Amino acid sequence: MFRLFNKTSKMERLLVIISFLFILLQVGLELKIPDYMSDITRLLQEPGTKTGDILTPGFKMIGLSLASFAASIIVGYFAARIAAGLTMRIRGEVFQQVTDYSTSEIQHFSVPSLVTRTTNDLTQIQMLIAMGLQVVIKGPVTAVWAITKIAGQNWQWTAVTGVAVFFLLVMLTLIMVFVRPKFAMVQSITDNLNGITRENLIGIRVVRAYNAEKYQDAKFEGANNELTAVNLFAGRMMSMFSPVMTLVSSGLTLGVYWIGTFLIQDAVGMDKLTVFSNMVVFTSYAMQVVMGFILMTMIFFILPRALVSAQRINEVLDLQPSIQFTDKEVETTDVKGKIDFRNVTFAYPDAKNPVLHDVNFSAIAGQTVAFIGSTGSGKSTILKLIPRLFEISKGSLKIDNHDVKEYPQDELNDIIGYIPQKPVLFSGTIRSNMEMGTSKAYPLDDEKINRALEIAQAKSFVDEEPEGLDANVAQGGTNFSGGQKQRLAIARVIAREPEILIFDDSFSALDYQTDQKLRSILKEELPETTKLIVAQRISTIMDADLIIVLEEGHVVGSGTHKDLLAKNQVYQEIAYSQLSKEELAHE
Ligand SMILES: Nc1ncnc2c1ncn2[C@@H]1O[C@H](COP(=O)(O)OP(=O)(O)OP(=O)(O)O)[C@@H](O)[C@H]1O
Repeated sequence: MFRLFNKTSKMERLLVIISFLFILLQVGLELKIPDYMSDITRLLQEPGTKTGDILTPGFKMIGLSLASFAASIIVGYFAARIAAGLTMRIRGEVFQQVTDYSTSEIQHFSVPSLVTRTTNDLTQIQMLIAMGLQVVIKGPVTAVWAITKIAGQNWQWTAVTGVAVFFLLVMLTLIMVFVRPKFAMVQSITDNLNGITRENLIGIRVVRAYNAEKYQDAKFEGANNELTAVNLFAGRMMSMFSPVMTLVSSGLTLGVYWIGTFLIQDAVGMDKLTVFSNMVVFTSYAMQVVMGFILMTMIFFILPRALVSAQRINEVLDLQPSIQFTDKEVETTDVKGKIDFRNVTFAYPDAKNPVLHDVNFSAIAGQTVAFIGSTGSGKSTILKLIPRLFEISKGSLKIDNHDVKEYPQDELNDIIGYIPQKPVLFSGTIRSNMEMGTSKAYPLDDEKINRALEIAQAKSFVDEEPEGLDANVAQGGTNFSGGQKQRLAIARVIAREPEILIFDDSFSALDYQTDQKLRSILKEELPETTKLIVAQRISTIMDADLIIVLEEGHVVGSGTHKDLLAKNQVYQEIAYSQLSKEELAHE
């Protein structure tokens, strides 16, 4: 928590000090009020006191109350400013950190948990500062200051106040013991709830199509009930809190007055009035002591959750991306678009066994290298290693004769154009999607964008949009078909003019004709660009310069379609399962 508070700016620290002074002022003013009450009771005892004499201390009491009210408004204003400013900064840092994460760190936390940490957890911190600054400082200051005011007074009254304070301390301890662990659970339950909600929303069509609403409802209900139970528990504790506090403060007043009756009875003559006056003033101060403890108790309702949230935010800020990039520019060579895999072995983080074993292959500029194999054989994994989405475990991976680790991130991303299995479009327009990011081809003009769209076979449907390039793209590109999304994603990468294009099953949603057209135009228009293609359809890869056949992470064959069809059993099985001998021979 303190680590997060360290992120406050100089201005915010100054505001904390000013707030502290205003809180002192507020408490001082509030504790001055009983003095005037004492004056009034003294004046009432003196014979010949007129109403006008009481008005002066009366107005002073009103003035003090108003001044204290103004001071509390100022503290509230500053607290809100500090809370909003600090959390804005931390939110930015968390977002930045998550942006730098590699896939394995995102997998480590899970997406819903990262969303909760950036939103809900930060709200807890914001609440703690906004409400807590008043409560944390004001509670102890009021309690201690009020105790010094009544110290040395009648011991019987002090003893009753001591009993009330003891009772409050017991309450504080009980809250710490019982409520804190429950609050610690809330955030992880919220993660779970977010995860289920997210999954349900993403898969809503599947849920409906399979009549699986009840199944999903049951999953949601479990998490929902768990959260409700914790909230109910906290609510019940809170509902007990207020009556218990009233009971303590009323009991204290009653105790002081009850003892007072005996003291007044025992006093003689004018002393009776003095004891009565002291009793009224003592009660006011004793109430302030109780109020101080009530404020301190309130913080224990906010603090446990905020502590857990702070820890969860720190976890995100502390976890350094497992893949670090150098800042040093790599020495440029004449070699462009060359890829070398030498004995590359790879295991996913936290996995026991490698999914790739001793993979060897090379590709040079302009070549098309294709990967084929059964599902789970490691085709996509090979492609993910090239832009360093994951780090190889053993062996060497070179691009243009330099190890991939020698490249700064921007440079590597300029060289490689990677199109993932699931195309990702962002909300905005077609143009904003095309123009996002930077590369050596930037800034992009309409001519460059249109050329990229044309190569990707996307120009025709973009032209059909009334707004053309300015047509709206919904979040996730949901207003485009699967094939259209794939083509827009391909166009976006082509516009960057990378040396190496990586297509991870990017033609799967295209019809046979578009697939063929796209591949032949890629060959014609981008003859210098190295193309790596993972595809399920043999027809998509059969004209590649080199085909790598994978089985359970091992390369079990490589060569051209003709070579493999003649010699490689795995390739033959895949090929014959999709096309007839005549079709294969014809192609
Ligand atoms: N992010 C991941 N974390 C852990 N294991 C993974 C991850 N992604 C893939 N795997 C595992 O790695 C193996 C290879 O997966 P990969 O996606 O490379 O296969 P693929 O040949 O591309 O399959 P497909 O054709 O079905 O896309 C699989 O056994 C899979 O379970």
